[in-house]
Amino acid sequence: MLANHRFTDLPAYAQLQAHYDVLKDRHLRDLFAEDAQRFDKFTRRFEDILLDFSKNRITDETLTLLLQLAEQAGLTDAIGKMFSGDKINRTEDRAVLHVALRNRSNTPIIVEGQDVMPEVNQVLDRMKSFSERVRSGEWKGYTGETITDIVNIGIGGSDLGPVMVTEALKPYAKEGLRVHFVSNVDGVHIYETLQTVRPESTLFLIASKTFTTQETMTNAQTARQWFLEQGGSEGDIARHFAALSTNRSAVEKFGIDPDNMFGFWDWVGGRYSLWSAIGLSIALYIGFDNFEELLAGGHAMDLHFRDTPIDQNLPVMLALMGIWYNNFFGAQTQAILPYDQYMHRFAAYFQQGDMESNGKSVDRDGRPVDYQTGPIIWGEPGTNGQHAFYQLIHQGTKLIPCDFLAPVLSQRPIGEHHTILMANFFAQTEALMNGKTEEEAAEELRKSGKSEEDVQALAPFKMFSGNRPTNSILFKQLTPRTLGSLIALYEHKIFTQGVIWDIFSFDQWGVELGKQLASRILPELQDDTPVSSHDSSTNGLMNAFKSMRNTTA
Ligand SMILES: O=P(O)(O)OC[C@H]1O[C@](O)(CO)[C@@H](O)[C@@H]1O
Repeated sequence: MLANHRFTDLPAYAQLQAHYDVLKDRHLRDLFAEDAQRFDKFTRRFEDILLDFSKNRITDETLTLLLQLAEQAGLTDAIGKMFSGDKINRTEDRAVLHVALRNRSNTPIIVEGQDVMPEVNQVLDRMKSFSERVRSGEWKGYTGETITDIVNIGIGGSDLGPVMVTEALKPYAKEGLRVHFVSNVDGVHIYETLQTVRPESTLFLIASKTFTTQETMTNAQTARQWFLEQGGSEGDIARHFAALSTNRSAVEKFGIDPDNMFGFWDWVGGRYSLWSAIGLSIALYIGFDNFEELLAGGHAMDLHFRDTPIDQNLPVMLALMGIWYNNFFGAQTQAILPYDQYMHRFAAYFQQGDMESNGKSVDRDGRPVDYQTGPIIWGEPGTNGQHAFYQLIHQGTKLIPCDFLAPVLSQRPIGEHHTILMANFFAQTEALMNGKTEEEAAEELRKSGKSEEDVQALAPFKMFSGNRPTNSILFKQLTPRTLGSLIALYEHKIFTQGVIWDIFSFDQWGVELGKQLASRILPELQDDTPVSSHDSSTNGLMNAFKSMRNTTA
């Protein structure tokens, strides 16, 4: 059991509060001017990944206090407990062992007296042989055609991870093999996908940890029906449907051959499951060797996180920077801005990873917290974001800590594209840090020939306050290994923050209420009887919906 604490009672919390009062008015420009060693001091490296957190509003003292905060919250002990299979997901009475899924060292990890590694390896072996058979063309569809299209049907953690990784690792994909993802229960999603595939050459992966999720089951049934209507028979389903799940009986009930079921375990959280059988679409798309590289990258980061002193530890540094802004500067959000188009779903992936994990408002004793927990995560790839929302980051009233991520080498080195992209990457963090004073803005206007009256009128609009914090994460290239490490880096950042905030990061009760109400409302929508069992707004909306659906558009 982890010893619980009140975050705001930790001795370092009060010290940080006092320190914040002093530091909050200091400008990053001055902090850089005062300390020539800042970059060296505030960068950490792991393999091909460099984390520069020097453009944060911190000093040596800030870091010392934040590290003390982590220690006082029992971080080292908590890390040990996660890795050793303790049931740290207490409200669901489960261990949290995504690290076991990528444990390439194969050291035993014991849950309830049993080493989980043999089972993990067995599923990986089955994924390997299945993906190799499909990719080589040995696995045939019902007319003898090879598989050209994989359709993964899943939602949340059974979708976002595979989507993000298959997009990020597109350069490693097998030519001629396409992968599609259907998640939304909106029929539009499956309709549009089915328009682009043929039953004879399509393999459906029904990805659901529970195999009860309404959206996924509805889409899976529609896919099954489509397959049968398009010429496939019941007997052909085994060649075209596989299940990725922990729920064997539900899979069998759906009619999927148990030989085509790839299992995992309740100690794998949905949003941490891309490393499990849920990653089958990834293995099919980029090949099992590359999938193993992804696991190896995750594992390498796990060992770094577990074994490196916390002051040298990349996930811990990211977590502490986040806590500094979230809990002392009052920042509400955290932007993730990859300067790599292949990473265009990275922020969306960590929206679930972070917000479903740390979007909590009671501590581990069930008491309401009186401090901020998980931030709102958002972001888009650079440079698109620059032309959309960076205005607010630069000149708006809100403090938005940003993570900038970029590869040194592009996967597609075309002309000057990557150099131009990187010029923007470096320019943005420098601009956010330095800003531009009103005098500098005025001087520029004078040089451009403006009258003194115009200079005075325009300068306030053209100045930038700066002092806006960023992390820069520079990595050599977006390989499967590096991507695995980057994902694990953020996973462990989330874990670290959860420990410090004394919340449970691995349950997600907050998604249940909406699900409950939706199943109560569904039968009420199935006929035209007026509804009166809800509040006046919900009744009014449902009745308007019922009456409008009966009138022609
Ligand atoms: O894999 P399943 O069981 O279909 O669940 C899908 C998703 O639903 C949630 O339980 C809630 O959104 C997520 O945690 C999970 O990733």
